Amino acid sequence: MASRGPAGSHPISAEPLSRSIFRKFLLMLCSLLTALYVFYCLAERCQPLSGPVAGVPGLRVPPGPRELALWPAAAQRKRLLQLRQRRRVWPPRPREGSYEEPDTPGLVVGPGGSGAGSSVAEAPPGTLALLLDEGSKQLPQAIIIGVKKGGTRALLEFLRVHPDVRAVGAEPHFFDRSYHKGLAWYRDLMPRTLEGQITMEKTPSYFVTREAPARISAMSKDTKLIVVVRDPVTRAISDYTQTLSKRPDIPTFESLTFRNRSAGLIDTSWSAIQIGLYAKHLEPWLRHFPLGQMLFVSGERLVSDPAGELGRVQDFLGLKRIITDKHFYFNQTKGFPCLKKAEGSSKPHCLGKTKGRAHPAIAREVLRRLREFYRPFNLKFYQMTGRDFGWDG
Ligand SMILES: Nc1ncnc2c1ncn2[C@@H]1O[C@H](COP(=O)(O)OS(=O)(=O)O)[C@@H](OP(=O)(O)O)[C@H]1O
Repeated sequence: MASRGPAGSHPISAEPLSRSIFRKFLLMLCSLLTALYVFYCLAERCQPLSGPVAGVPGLRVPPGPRELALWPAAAQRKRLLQLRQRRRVWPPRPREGSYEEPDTPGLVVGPGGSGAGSSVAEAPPGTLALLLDEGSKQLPQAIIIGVKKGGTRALLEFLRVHPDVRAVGAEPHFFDRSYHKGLAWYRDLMPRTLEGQITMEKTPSYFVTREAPARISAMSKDTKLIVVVRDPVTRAISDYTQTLSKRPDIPTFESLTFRNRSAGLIDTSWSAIQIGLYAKHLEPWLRHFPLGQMLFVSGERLVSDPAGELGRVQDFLGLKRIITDKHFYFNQTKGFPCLKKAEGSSKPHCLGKTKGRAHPAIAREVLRRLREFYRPFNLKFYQMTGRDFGWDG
């Protein structure tokens, strides 16, 4: 009900009490919702600051230049390159490295999304300069050339945590299968790098490819070569397990191992056996590269002491020792070390299910015979490399 005021004036509001309380309640609710929204936005913008190379937990865009300004310089440069490359691609592409690891989570970046895309003008001068310099694609200065099933994926994934390492995720197979496509094609596969960053790739079949040493040397005599080696017997079983997972009808490991089982004659033409003759495969490499330009990583120690092996690799590559035991944790379910934060993510990351498969049980006598077969090759390999990998002790 409304009563009239003095002549010519508007009616005086005589709202019922309940309506005024309702309006106040609405006002409070709106304020509360606004506060919640502001709090939510702030929380999302703060999260990228939690780690240098890491992405954002639960957030679907990389951090912006303001956040990057607080990171160490090397991490900033790497992150900037990553986010610029991701923004260039729309619709989003899976994260590099997801080719073999389909369970690797990918970052999703929308066109003009928040983060860096929205605030180039706000960036501090140093960051702006970095944004203008987008880096360039370089031929790799270091390659993980082998060995198949040695632990090459683990090594590359771990190395990619380093802010000064940029690597192509998929195996390019340039020096064995695609050499005819030329170096320009190869270079184009590489991620962009800024000065001081190392470009890397891994293709484990290079180690056993006859032409690979001369071809890599023709690209650059200075290329650093990394070989992850693993007990050739376990490696052979791992190789067999991989084939078995794709073709379950293949003969048993035992029957493929022997040319004549009763005579104990090993079939060295079977690739699973052949690849483990490391001393033999190493010879042609040493005709093109000095030993000091090659690093042999123990596949076993990469599992038992990843930080220790990564320390050696970082030294070899002339990198600051940034990857340490703080980066790893042992995942009991997986049975392997995993990263606390993978490159481009703040989430723990284990390798996919194609890495660390359960091996079939192999007859004891077959294992004994294989160990006996490999022993002289292993000893020669220890001599050539100057490191006893402990497979025969
Ligand atoms: N951290 C971690 N997580 C999972 N797996 C690990 C890890 N470190 C080393 N390995 C071992 O890597 C083996 C696969 O080697 P590669 O990556 O060189 O295989 S491939 O040649 O690229 O197919 C793989 O072999 P299998 O165990 O036979 O699957 C693993 O034993």
